[in-house]
Amino acid sequence: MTDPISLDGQGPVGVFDEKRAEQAVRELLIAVGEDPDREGLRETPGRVARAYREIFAGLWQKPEEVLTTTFDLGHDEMVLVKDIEVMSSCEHHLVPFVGVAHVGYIPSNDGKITGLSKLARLVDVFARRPQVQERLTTQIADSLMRILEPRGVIVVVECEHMCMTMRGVRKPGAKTLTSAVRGQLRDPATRAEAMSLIMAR
Ligand SMILES: Nc1nc2c(ncn2[C@@H]2O[C@H](COP(=O)(O)OP(=O)(O)OP(=O)(O)O)[C@@H](O)[C@H]2O)c(=O)[nH]1
Ligand SMILES: [Zn+2]
Repeated sequence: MTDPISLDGQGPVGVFDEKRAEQAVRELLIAVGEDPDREGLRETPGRVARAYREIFAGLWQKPEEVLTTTFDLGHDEMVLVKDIEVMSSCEHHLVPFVGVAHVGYIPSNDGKITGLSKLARLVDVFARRPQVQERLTTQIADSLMRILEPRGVIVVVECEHMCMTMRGVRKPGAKTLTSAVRGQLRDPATRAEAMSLIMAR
């Protein structure tokens, strides 16, 4: 495991303390009026702690680690991967928000291209953290710009937030769309072409 990194990837914020997470879940069960020592719940604090280790694994990953493979294909037109599954956690309520991300870029002049799966891995690095959808979207776009040095990037994320579905306002089906556009993709014609490809079903 690499060093833990902060939300902006700039420095350490701490380490995953499984014992502490387990104790906290036990306390939470007591706080809601449950008996953490009853048969069905005895193993739950440990399970939840291990689940959080997995759900927040992105806190210990850097985007540079997944964007390692690059090819020089000389392809200088847009590359777009659509409908990449997003499973993240809302940092306000610690419940899931789920949906899809569409990630596209126009390669650098020397045609530096990454593997298609690496774009999906990049989404996971930032999704597996306590997040808000806006920051998830800009982190994907900014890390692609920084590491791949493409001429442009577009990232569109569409998610349903369980904090709006299972509690609070209770509006199942409401979708939030966020976008981040960088470089040449800010040009209206190029951006419109990308958006029409993204929105085509
Ligand atoms: N902008 C943004 N807001 C989010 C995201 N996830 C959750 N939220 C919102 O964060 C807000 C938190 O509002 P608060 O008033 O502090 O919390 P709350 O009382 O639980 O709010 P309600 O959800 O309206 O009941 C809510 O409006 C959520 O819908 C996100 O990814 N981006
Ligand atoms: Zn929420």
